[in-house]
Amino acid sequence: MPIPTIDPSTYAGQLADKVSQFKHNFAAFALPEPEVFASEPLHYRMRAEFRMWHDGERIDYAMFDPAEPKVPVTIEHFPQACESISAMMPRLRERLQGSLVLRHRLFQIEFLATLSGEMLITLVYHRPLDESWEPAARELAAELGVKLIGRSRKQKIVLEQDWVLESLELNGRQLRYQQIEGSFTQPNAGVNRKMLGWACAQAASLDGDLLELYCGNGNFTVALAPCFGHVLATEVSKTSVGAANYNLLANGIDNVQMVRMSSEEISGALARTREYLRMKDVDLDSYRFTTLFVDPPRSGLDAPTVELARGFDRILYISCNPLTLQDNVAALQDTHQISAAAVFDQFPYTHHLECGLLLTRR
Ligand SMILES: C[S@@+](CC[C@H](N)C(=O)[O-])C[C@H]1O[C@@H](n2cnc3c(N)ncnc32)[C@H](O)[C@@H]1O
Repeated sequence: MPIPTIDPSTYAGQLADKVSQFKHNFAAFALPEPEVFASEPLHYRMRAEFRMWHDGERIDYAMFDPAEPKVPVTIEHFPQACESISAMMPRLRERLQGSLVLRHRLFQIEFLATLSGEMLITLVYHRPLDESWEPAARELAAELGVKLIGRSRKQKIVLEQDWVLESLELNGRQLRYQQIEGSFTQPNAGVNRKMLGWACAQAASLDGDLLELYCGNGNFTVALAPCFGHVLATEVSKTSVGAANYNLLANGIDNVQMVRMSSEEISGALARTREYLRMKDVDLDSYRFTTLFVDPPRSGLDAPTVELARGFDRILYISCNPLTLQDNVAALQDTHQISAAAVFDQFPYTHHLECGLLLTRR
């Protein structure tokens, strides 16, 4: 995929093309008219990473076109990045340029920003970080008002903390989310808010208990929990489970049990074919599951998880890959139909499209 170029005048047209492709791909499944949630056409990404290109004394942000992987494309502006990252980029570059200890063998820079105004910057080096790095980095962090991490092979120096706190308004609630460096968070915060709103609107008329798979840091869990009696939420990444537990507490949610489990494991646990120590505090018989919420990686649901899904009256499915979603919907077609659909343009100017379906038992 070449480095995406941004021309906001083409935005509406490129989204219309993606929506029409989506409708075409799902036409065989009696797709209801999808709700379409556009992105901001500029400044929509809360995460960005760049290689640093050294030319003599000079350093520049750079990206590489996979078609020409050895030729750096130096970047002065990156209008995909949110306003705060865009504003920070030249300040940071100039500051690093002026400090040999901070720029020496600097390989990559990663930005993570929030709507709440926090920012975490990770500087990745191709050299061990010695004792001169930390004071210089502390001064930089204080000057720029950011959290800073230094990384090198087998080395991670966290100056303050390795996370930021997001805060966003949803249906009159102010939701708070810990987002940890290096673990999954939705890249387009504006569109993420629209996804949360759509998911809550679908769940408003549902009842019973919810099983959630692939919950990450509890992004949807925190938003959806008040719609259900009880929630069992699962996720495979230990770091994300830690963040999800933090976020349940931070948002005063007390009807969710979190378990670190892969989707493959939870299928076995619910079918009672396997027992897990991690489930020892979970009384599966106490749940009255009616709804399954899934937000899997690009590979979609594996076959055992599709079979698990078949047992639910309602499946609320957020997907970042319409192709694997299509396969999963086809596999469930004999038992479930699409009752509502939405597309969310998380990744403007690329062919990627996030989508949501509510599947209900026939
Ligand atoms: C697309 S992200 C969604 C996370 C979360 N729902 C959100 O909105 O931020 C997919 C999540 O699935 C997790 N994951 C990947 N493979 C998994 C598996 N086999 N079982 C359970 N979780 C998995 C990843 O760690 C990641 O947190």
